[in-house]
Amino acid sequence: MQASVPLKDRFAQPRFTYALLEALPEFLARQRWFTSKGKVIAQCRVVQSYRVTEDAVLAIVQVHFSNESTELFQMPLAQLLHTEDQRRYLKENENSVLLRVPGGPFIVDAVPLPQFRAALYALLRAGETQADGLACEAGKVMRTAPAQADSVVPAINTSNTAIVYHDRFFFKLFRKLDPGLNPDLELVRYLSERAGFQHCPTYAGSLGVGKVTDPNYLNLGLLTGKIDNRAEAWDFFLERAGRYYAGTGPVDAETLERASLLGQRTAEMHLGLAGLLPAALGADAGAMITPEAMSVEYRHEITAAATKLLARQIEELRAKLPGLPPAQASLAQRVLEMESDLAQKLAALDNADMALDLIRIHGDYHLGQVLVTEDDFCIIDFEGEPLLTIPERRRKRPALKDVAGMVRSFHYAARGELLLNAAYAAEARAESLVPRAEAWFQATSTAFLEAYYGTCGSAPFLPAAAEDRQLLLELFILEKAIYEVAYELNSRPSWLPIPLNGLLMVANAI
Ligand SMILES: Nc1ncnc2c1ncn2[C@@H]1O[C@H](COP(=O)(O)OP(=O)(O)O)[C@@H](O)[C@H]1O
Ligand SMILES: O=P(O)(O)O[C@H]1O[C@H](CO)[C@@H](O[C@H]2O[C@H](CO)[C@@H](O)[C@H](O)[C@H]2O)[C@H](O)[C@H]1O
Repeated sequence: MQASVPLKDRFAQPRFTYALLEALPEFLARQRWFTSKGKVIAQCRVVQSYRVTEDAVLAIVQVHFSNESTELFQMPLAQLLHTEDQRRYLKENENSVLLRVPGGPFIVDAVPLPQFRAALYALLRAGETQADGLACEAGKVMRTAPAQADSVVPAINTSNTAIVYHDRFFFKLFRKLDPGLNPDLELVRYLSERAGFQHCPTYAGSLGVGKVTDPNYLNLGLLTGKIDNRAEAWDFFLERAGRYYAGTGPVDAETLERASLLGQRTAEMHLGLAGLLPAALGADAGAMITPEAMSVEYRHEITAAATKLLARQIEELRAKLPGLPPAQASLAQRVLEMESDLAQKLAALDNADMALDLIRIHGDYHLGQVLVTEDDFCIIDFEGEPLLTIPERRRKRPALKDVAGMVRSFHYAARGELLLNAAYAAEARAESLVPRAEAWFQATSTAFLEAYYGTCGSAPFLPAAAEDRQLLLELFILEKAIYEVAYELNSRPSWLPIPLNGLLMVANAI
């Protein structure tokens, strides 16, 4: 039997931390949630560890890369003292063993251990701050939550870690940490507890270090109501597009009704974020959420930012042109030739004087951020655009930026089904289906937009004139398509034709 030293205390032993840090780079490289696999790790440091039980902590680890950048990660760790526990863990979770201390415990990822998950739930439910600064908040729904928690780790593809409690709560344990108030926590809490918005998960609690209002608050986890869902809206609409391509008729009524319902829910999300839903509690939402008028400077700023992004992406595309397969290269060449038309489209906004309120928005809105429930939708993941800092993500913006994200996503679904479904490629039918793809995109995005505008009415976060709405929407559609070119070039080069076609469409070249 090994001497039982609390895991937290082991972090004060230099030999232990040295061995742990030695093992870390190789361990990190094996973890799904470690998203910086392309960078070379120079050094790691345990910044802090917070006690969860005698045998488990939440460790905060700083990783220094050889390019001088640093990133912060959360690692729930446990020690396994008994041979039988070690053997069982090894059998099912070999990839999650970080360190085998010679003659001592195994140090492992704590999430697979039910007793660790139960202890985390107890902390969340109590909603108290621990002596070491680990702070928990319990949402209103936790008042009726059961004391005991059965839990499972669902097999979903995420760069964070999920735990489902009682088949009722969904806990997202953040892996890569950014100091500051995570907009997911901030907006889900506001929308579900104050704004009266029914179509996002219910806020149930959070875990972090420091006060939520501190600029350096470190959000470690978010507990929300679990959404029983059939699929992500992305898979749902891909499947609908597939059925449409298999036939010859027009887009079916159910697809259009669903696109329309999504438009309505998107409008309600924005009305909620602007504090305008009838069920809102009405109290002051605070400076970070209360809408404010868009200034002329802001309009110039967003036009300048989109113009700069366009110039940068055109350069990158030009540089990568020789390496692209012939079909993609000719598409890219056509986009390069449209550069000045695209830049002119952006400049049009600079000169358009329009009045509207800026509000907090979703910020990374696409079909993958919406879950399909039995007969409705639930909007999730309010974290914002991953490449931006937290203060940038928390800025108020025109609501049409989200709307543009979803319009682009309908285009992705239309074209994506042709690209992803091997049947079309094998039959070389994809090209002949392009007009049908464009018709599907037009029909679904029109249904979405009509319902969106219809539900918003004369909401102050939209310009009053239809032509100003169109101008602003086009700017954001164009900006998102440019962003997608960068995203696909770096992550999924075979998807590149989708945003390239999107850019040609905006430039009226197809
Ligand atoms: N409240 C919830 N209820 C049920 N499933 C959820 C919930 N939130 C997220 N999910 C599932 O987790 C997946 C990833 O969620 P997301 O918020 O996008 O996390 P991440 O940003 O870590 O990828 C979703 O596609 C969905 O399947
Ligand atoms: O991972 P995130 O959800 O933060 O978003 C990033 O990855 C998305 C791809 O998973 C990317 O979205 C693009 O592809 C989607 C289909 O896979 C499509 O529905 C979106 O419209 C399209 O932009 C997103 O841009 C990127 O930020």
